[in-house]
Amino acid sequence: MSLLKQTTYQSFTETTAKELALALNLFSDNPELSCKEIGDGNLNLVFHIVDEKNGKGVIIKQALPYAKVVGESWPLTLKRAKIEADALKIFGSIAPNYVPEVYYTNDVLAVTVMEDLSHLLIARKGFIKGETYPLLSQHLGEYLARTLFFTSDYGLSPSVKKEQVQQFINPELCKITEDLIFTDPFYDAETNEFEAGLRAAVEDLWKDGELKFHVNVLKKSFLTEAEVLLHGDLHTGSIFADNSATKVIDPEFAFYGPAGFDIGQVFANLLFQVIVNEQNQALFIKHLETVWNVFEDQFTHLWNTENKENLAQSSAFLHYNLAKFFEDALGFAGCELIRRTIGLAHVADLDSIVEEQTRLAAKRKSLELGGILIKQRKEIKDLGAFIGTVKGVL
Ligand SMILES: Nc1ncnc2c1ncn2[C@@H]1O[C@H](COP(=O)(O)OP(=O)(O)O)[C@@H](O)[C@H]1O
Ligand SMILES: CSC[C@H]1O[C@H](OP(=O)(O)O)[C@H](O)[C@@H]1O
Repeated sequence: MSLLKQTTYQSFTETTAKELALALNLFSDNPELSCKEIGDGNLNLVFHIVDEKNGKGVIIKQALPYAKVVGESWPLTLKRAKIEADALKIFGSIAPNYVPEVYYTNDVLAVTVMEDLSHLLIARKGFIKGETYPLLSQHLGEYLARTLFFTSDYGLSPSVKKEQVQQFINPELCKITEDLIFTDPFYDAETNEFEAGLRAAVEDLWKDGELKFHVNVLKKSFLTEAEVLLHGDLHTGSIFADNSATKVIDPEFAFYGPAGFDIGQVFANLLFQVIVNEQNQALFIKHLETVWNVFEDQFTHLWNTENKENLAQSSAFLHYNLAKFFEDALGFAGCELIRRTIGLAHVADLDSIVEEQTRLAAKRKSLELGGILIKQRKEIKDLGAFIGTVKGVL
């Protein structure tokens, strides 16, 4: 039976992924297709299919019924493929410059076929090689402003927004974030992973009642505040870039949550480079500033020109919202800094540092800065205070 008509799930091999690409007629006549599984993320299969005649490629991403990084002992819903495909389509319609085109989706096979972005590089990998991507922060500021405004109650009508809230109910993927970002790193959980040289700093963190209070407040916001459609996992491993383009992939954690969460993930993942990349530190600090400045400018413009809610068109209410997003973003960034240092899913920015004392020093800074951002987010009122706080830890 044709794969397109399949009524039950089967996981793909390189051969069956190629068959699907052929059945979809995405290539010119008689293509000579090659296929390689290139997934390096924690969860899914990703097949890169290329017509060797002309170099044209497509990507077939398929969810497995479990988390790839752990194996079959961690079952995971296939519905995440539909969430990801639907989110790519919505974000693509709102911010087309920054999202790969989706060519085909199949909910039974848990498959999304999309634009091949292999001419770009995953930003985290590029940073580690010494790239700085001058336009990245301007693009991310615009992406954030557009996606967070146009999916809010002020960019959509509240009734359409409520339908989207329903469409993006994503309990299993949210549970991963609730556990891995907001819970496990803050006690002696089995999922945590950290090197022996960090134990004293980690035990201090576990004993810090004030920190845990604030993490509970942030977790409550993540659990309860359906402000906007979030990407939900907006780290630099989910961003392709070169010196002129930026594309955001992998929104399988999408759900309606607090706007500051996506902004905070971007802040934290740029902060890893601020911490580890002495040579380009000033450029990454500038990236942080630009993300926020562009986000604030463009969100303000959209608020003033595209607002569906007449009563909301007041500068005091706009500033109330921006101040809330900023404060939340600092707190969420702090949680991301900590979980990527001692939790289950690490980042290569820190782990690839070969020299042990340099690596431990960077990880201690990440933990310290994370704690400060979580506990002092209300006092860090603006960008200047944020950058001052960051510099105080370097
Ligand atoms: N559209 C794409 N074009 C080219 N490569 C891609 C594309 N999407 C994913 N990849 C490759 O597959 C890897 C894993 O993709 P990702 O969506 O992050 O998977 P996971 O959901 O498992 O984290 C990426 O790091 C990238 O190398
Ligand atoms: C077992 S999931 C851990 C971690 O992986 C996800 O990232 P990605 O899919 O981009 O590899 C997400 O950040 C989860 O917290």
